[in-house]
Amino acid sequence: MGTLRAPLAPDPPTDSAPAIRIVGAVKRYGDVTAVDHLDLDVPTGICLGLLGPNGAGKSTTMRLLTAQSRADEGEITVLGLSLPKMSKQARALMGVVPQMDNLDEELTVRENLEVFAHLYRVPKAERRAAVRRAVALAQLTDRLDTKTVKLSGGMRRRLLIARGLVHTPRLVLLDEPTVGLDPQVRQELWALVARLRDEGVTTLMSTHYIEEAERLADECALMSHGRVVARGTPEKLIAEHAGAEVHEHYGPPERLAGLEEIAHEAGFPTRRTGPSVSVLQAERLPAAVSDRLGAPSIKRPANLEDVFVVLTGESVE
Ligand SMILES: Nc1ncnc2c1ncn2[C@@H]1O[C@H](COP(=O)(O)OP(=O)(O)OP(=O)(O)O)[C@@H](O)[C@H]1O
Repeated sequence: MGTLRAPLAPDPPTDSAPAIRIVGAVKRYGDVTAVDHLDLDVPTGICLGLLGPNGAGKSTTMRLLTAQSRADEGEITVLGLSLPKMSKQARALMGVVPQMDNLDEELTVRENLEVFAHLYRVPKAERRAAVRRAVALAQLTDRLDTKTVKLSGGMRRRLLIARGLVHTPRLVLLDEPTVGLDPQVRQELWALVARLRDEGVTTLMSTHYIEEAERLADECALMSHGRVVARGTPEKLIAEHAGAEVHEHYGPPERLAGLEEIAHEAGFPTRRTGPSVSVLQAERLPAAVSDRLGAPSIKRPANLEDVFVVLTGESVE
């Protein structure tokens, strides 16, 4: 397996300096405020999951960090470099993996990586090794001379990630890395992102897949309407907002409305999904309330989706 730490990589920032610092960022598109006074710190060396439904402002946040977009207000610092003034220097130190596949189809895997190694100014003498390292990390070594057009969807996505890593960046931005991929390919990519984290690369990963965030992220920032509404390890967020256990009750709408009323009166948050009502923090239900609710159809552990719904009234996926 390749290592991401190149001999000539610049010194990492001191532990106290976050890899990303966003303070009060605002980005408007006409009447739409895509990012609304956003504050976000990403400490060095962690994988932070930016979790939210479509339209929450995740991609806009990514574009602000790559200086493809300019904030209307606020301050953004990446690896100690202030944007947009130092965006060129910052971009040279970060790896960006876009949501859209924009690989050059006519080029081989090796050529795609070489072009980017050149663009990222990897010294000529080191380019070969850089390509080998990135391709090994993405487990595409045996495809080095395959044309991109011949690769499967999962391989293309791995190549896209390898391309973002070819200059051994200290910070990687992954925008919805597995969107639209089938579950098996998603698993492969999760393994790749986990390897990145093991290498100590700081990763900011946007996603609207709960499982992706729960599996990969050391910490999650839950984003809604352009802001972070909660932040912490998945375990902490779940324990604080959704409790340990969820009781799901199925039934006709009138019965579900009655159950919601009982739960709310007793101070328990609920979540409605189609034909069911989920009562959160159910491990704390007093016997009297439990009796009134009746036996649940399903008891399950709480998850980040429950947290999101409780905090925003929206669903992530
Ligand atoms: N270039 C643009 N012009 C106009 N509106 C935009 C533009 N980019 C984003 N928006 C709007 O800003 C809001 C946030 O969009 P953004 O793409 O950042 O959300 P997201 O969380 O990344 O969702 P998705 O996963 O769908 O990309 C949305 O209402 C979107 O329609």
